[in-house]
Amino acid sequence: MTSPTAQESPRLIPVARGNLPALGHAYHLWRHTLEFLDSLRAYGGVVRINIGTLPIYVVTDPELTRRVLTSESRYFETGGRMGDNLALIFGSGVGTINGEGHRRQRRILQPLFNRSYIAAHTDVMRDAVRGRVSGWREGVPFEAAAEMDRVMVAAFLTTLFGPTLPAPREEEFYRLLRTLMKGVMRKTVAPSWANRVMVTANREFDRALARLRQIIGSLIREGRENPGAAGGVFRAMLAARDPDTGEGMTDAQIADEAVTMLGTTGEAPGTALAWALHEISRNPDIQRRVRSEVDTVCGGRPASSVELASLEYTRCVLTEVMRHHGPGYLFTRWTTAPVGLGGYLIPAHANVAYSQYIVHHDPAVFPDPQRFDPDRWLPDAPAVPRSSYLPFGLGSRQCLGENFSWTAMLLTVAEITARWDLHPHRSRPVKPVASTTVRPHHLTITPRARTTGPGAA
Ligand code: HEM
Repeated sequence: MTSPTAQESPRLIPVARGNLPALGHAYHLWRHTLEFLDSLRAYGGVVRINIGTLPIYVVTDPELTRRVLTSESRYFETGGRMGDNLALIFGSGVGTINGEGHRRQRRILQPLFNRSYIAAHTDVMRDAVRGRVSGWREGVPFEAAAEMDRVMVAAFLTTLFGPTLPAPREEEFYRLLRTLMKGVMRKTVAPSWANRVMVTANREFDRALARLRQIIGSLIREGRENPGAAGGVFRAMLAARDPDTGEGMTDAQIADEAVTMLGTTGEAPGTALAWALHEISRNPDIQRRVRSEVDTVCGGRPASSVELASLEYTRCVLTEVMRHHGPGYLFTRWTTAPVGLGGYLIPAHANVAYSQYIVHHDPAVFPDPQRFDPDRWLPDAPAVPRSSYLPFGLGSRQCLGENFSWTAMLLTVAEITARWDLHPHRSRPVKPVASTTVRPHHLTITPRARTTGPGAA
């Protein structure tokens, strides 16, 4: 099967400058991630980089990215070295399988993450968020990325397993996910020789993964033996059926899906929220507008899904966070055939990558792309083409956790700004550092209790 456009006479795919012996472009990608990604747009719609000796074709043009993810997605599956390595970690979860198996898992899982299903979990999620945020102490700074990871993991565990997970187990989940998140990019993308020398880190990673699977295995057994004991989305997963065939998921399948979901929750939503706190704390006008909207809409009451839907400006702030600081920056595909794309011919069985960062900082779509400006998203601002905004991907592999993430992020910002004024703690400049996501390094925030407003102490 060759793509129809593969017949066109192809242009030569350029190779990015800075290809180092043995490392390829890996050094630039890890050490200067965002600058390096930004530089790739200058080569045209597709550019080749090398990770070690592995070639990766990076699609830089928003329209070509849309084609890879939607209209031509049948030529771009998950797989290749990165996809196969992910499958070794996450098993046959929805994020690592293709074809009918993937469509089946989406049919089963998507209804459990749709807007109304997630809205029904807003109250338990809010209580989990409030439990952590109300424990902050006046004037005591916190490391934002780590704290927001904890808040988001607590919110997701409550959504997934219900509100009765014991505190030590929640703590253990958090620690295991941190170990996994630290290693996942290395295990999937770094050259294999680099992985072989990291013996201790690999051992810790493998132990954390085995323990996570052990806990999930026991939760599945308990849920099967006593269906009333399981809560949240997990109970629905145990009972879910493929609407086309009426078949449910096996225990092994549920375990792989749970590991996949916990893995994706371990860092991305917390990273996004940490960037949100960064922008809110250092932009007094944005903080004032968010706070004033939260006060007006929520009036000191706990926010429900109805109030969240009215937080228009706060949503613009988070939408801009997901554009400018979107945690995902490079996702890969594997070509099933030679594919013509924008006049280039990409060979069969090649690694292809797309990048939210590149699309979201394209000056042709977002004027002055490095400026953080929530007003870009106000209802009367010029419309952005749907395919140029893709923090959660596009097409058949679009993120399953998108509704959860928006709800949890809005809730958290509403809970925080109702009680606390946020101040940047300027000990060192905040630096974006790429690992599994692009994280804010050295981001410390000082909370001060609000003395006025409906949520003030
Ligand atoms: C701010 C938070 C998040 C961001 C930015 C994010 C981003 C993404 C992106 C970009 C993709 C598509 C990857 C691709 O094209 O290969 C994706 C897929 C996925 N995400 Fe998320 N995600 C977030 C949170 C979550 C959460 C909380 C869950 C938990 C359910 C989740 C579960 C998944 C799954 C299962 C997939 C694979 C879908 C498939 O292949 O069919 N994500 N995510």
